[in-house]
Amino acid sequence: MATAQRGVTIWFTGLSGSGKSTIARALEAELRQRGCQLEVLDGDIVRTNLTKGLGFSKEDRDENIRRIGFVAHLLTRNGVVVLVSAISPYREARDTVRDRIGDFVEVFVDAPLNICEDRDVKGLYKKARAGEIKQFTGIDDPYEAPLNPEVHCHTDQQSVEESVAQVIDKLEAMGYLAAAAVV
Ligand SMILES: Nc1ncnc2c1ncn2[C@@H]1O[C@H](COP(=O)(O)OS(=O)(=O)O)[C@@H](OP(=O)(O)O)[C@H]1O
Ligand SMILES: Nc1ncnc2c1ncn2[C@@H]1O[C@H](COP(=O)(O)OP(=O)(O)O)[C@@H](O)[C@H]1O
Repeated sequence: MATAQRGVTIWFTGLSGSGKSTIARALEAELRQRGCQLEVLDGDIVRTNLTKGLGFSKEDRDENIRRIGFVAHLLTRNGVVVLVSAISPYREARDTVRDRIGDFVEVFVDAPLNICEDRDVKGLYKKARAGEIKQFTGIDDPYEAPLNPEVHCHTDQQSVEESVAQVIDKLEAMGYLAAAAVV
């Protein structure tokens, strides 16, 4: 009989443009190749579906994270590997979902604000600097960095592939993935 896959939530947190979605997508491809059953809950997609209507006040962000955490928990306890990508700027909200889910790997996707701003993938930093968007994380809204994440990726200093390898190594070390066979 095949061994059941252990569920786990891999939670990517970091500033807008730090690389959460990029790393999550690359990790998704790698895990699918290994035959993992997985689900991706990406910030933007979640916000147009599960948490449509919520804004960016602390209260709304916390509610956003609570709902994502709820779904991630359901999936995780049924053996799914869940990739969550959300700024999730408040430590307390992240720690609450960590406690609830249990099988939880926090990945701090870390790049200095000026690098994220230079990347400005969606042009939102420019708008935030111009005052067209309020409560923008890192500009006029807080980001509380994780104190003890399972994985810390410095995306201004390492490639996407290196970040993916770092997460895979941690998943293997924690017993969520069998180490790939060396041929
Ligand atoms: N005020 C403000 N602050 C931060 N981000 C903003 C804001 N307004 C819109 N956006 C866009 O929304 C994406 C962040 O949504 P999240 O659900 O990840 O945010 S949170 O976890 O609830 O804080 C974020 O996506 P990413 O760039 O992928 O992080 C932005 O594109
Ligand atoms: N080492 C790196 N790791 C991750 N992303 C990187 C890296 N170097 C450059 N980038 C780029 O930075 C941008 C990050 O955007 P995205 O993944 O959407 O961030 P987030 O989901 O955190 O908002 C992408 O355009 C990506 O190609």
